[in-house]
Amino acid sequence: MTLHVEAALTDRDVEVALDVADGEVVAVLGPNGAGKSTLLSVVAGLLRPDRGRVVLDGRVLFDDSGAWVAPHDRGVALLAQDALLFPHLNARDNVAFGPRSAGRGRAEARRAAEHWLAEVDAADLGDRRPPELSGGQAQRVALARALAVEPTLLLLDEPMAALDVAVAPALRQVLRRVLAGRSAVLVTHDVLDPLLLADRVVVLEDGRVAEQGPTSEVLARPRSRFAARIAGLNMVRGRLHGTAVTAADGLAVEGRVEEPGAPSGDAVAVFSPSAVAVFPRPPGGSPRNVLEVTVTELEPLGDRVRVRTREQVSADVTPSAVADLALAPGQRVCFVVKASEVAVYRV
Ligand SMILES: Nc1ncnc2c1ncn2[C@@H]1O[C@H](COP(=O)(O)OP(=O)(O)OP(=O)(O)O)[C@@H](O)[C@H]1O
Repeated sequence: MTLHVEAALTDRDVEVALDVADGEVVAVLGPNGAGKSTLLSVVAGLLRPDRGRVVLDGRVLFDDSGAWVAPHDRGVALLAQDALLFPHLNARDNVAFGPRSAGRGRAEARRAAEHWLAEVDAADLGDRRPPELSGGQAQRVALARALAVEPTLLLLDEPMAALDVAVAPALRQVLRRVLAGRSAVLVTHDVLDPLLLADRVVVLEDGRVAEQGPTSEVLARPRSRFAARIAGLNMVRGRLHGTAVTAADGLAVEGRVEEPGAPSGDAVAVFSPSAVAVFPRPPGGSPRNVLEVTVTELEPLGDRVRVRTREQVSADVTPSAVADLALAPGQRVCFVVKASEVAVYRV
């Protein structure tokens, strides 16, 4: 499977191009109104561009010579922010609807529905009707419904946006499992989604592609305003032991593990530079994280100064703190952050 999209929509001032390789998950990021939903709608066939070309797996879905494949014939499934389940059907029949429409027999469609419900950890929800499902449960059933049509390409439009922060991690974990090896385009606002779910990031700004590349590169060296803003978070990647993530260079950060699961494995600890306090030497008797780091750069950032370090973690402090601590490149200092301010995710 490969996807190639070029699309210009004059009245929306959107002109974008996107490629998705086989088995690749591409996260599309960008501020409100950047054109993310427009791009998904073009691929799904819900919107016809003024100019362009959409080719999925060698099949032209749209082009300037008049080619047009209807949405239901595209081999594309869209998971929106809201589950949009049929309210009069139970979860199993919602999921079986796609296979039934594709001509499968009742028993076979039911088996497919049971299979996909189990894949999204919703095997026990088959008999429930949508009003009896929580937001997170409904979204998992909607994901099963999208997968049950066995789409060539899965489109996800901010699938976690309408969920409570408390239930989003469970869906993210399911997505991580079902997206592995699949081709998908994931629209999101959330920095964790590309980090945990995507191979590549495309940043849209003002209807144009502002930058794109492998997730780790874009977040490590952001060139667009938007990527810089989200990439401002500290992320320590390493091995999880209990509630601590230890990086290859020995830096260890204790945090709140956001999802249930195995006590060890690869993980990332995420915390904001504004949650970090800077000390000249380790403060005594503190149960908090104390990270010994070497200052490499002091960058003015509005009314704060971002203290960057060789260990790739940053702290935002006031200019007076910079003066009090006489901070300068090359200096060894201690970054202190409460474990409660650090979110730990398995990757
Ligand atoms: N139905 C519509 N009719 C006309 N213009 C629209 C319509 N929907 C969106 N637009 C415009 O198209 C541009 C891209 O919007 P789009 O909804 O694709 O952005 P987005 O990145 O998905 O934003 P958000 O994060 O807010 O969902 C914006 O200028 C927007 O005002």
